[in-house]
Amino acid sequence: MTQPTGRMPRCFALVPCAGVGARSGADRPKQYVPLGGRPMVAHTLAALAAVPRIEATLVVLSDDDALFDELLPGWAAGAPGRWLARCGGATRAATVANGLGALHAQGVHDDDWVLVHDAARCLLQPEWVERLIDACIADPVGGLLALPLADTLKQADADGRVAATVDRAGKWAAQTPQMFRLGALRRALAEAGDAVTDEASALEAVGQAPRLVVGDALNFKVTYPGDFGLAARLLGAGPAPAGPQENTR
Ligand SMILES: Nc1ccn([C@@H]2O[C@H](COP(=O)(O)OP(=O)(O)OP(=O)(O)O)[C@@H](O)[C@H]2O)c(=O)n1
Ligand SMILES: C[C@](O)(CO)[C@H](O)COP(=O)(O)O
Repeated sequence: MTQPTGRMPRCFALVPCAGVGARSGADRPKQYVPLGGRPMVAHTLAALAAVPRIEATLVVLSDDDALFDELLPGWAAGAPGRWLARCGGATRAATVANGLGALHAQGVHDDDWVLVHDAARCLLQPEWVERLIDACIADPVGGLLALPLADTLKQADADGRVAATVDRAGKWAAQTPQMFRLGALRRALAEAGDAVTDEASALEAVGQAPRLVVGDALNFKVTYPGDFGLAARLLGAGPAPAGPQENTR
């Protein structure tokens, strides 16, 4: 656990933006597909920029990325607290681990909070981020936005038939942002390795229990071809209604 240092820990965002979007069927990495007249990642960054408690946002690109600068020209120079690092890895976990190193090099302290948010969750609303920060800022571990499962959960067999129905009680679908202390997250990812699919899994692997904070169904990750149309329609519809979803489970 991080020891108190006497200074107020600050909040930073880290946006992994180095994926190829293989499942999306798009003609470019999905974070650059235009939605409502702007590349997907521009929506994501605008939501994070509207959270006053986030002091700076680091976007982590792959080293051969040419699209970010083309589609968001001058983004990093456009306002204070906008950082770019071209140190994406082969997996999301590697991208995040490399980005944490870049944050450390920027002077972010081990006890500062880092909110890791997928570039591909472009429907993010600032109030959901505020809710996460409120719930985690005094927490010894940190936590993540997530939603209790609403659907019945099936285990598939190799033929695409139902092998079993899995008990959904107590099961949540993890979203982002996921908010942990820089030092603790770096150590956890170093120990857990590249196979973990989210930051909370790395903390769990070292024996911690991240806090679950109710997210929002609209905070979905654009993953498959049909997700683009849904995201575009929702972005065109304006901001989502404020307030947490009621968790009745
Ligand atoms: N090596 C990687 C893989 C993913 N990501 C980022 O992690 C987020 C969530 O990952 P995912 O939805 O899986 O994106 P992709 O890996 O691009 O998609 P796919 O798995 O379909 O290839 C995305 O913002 C993606 O850009 C990343 O920065 N570095
Ligand atoms: C981090 C994440 O978005 C939480 O649901 C998810 O685990 C990313 O998984 P992916 O396989 O990289 O899309």
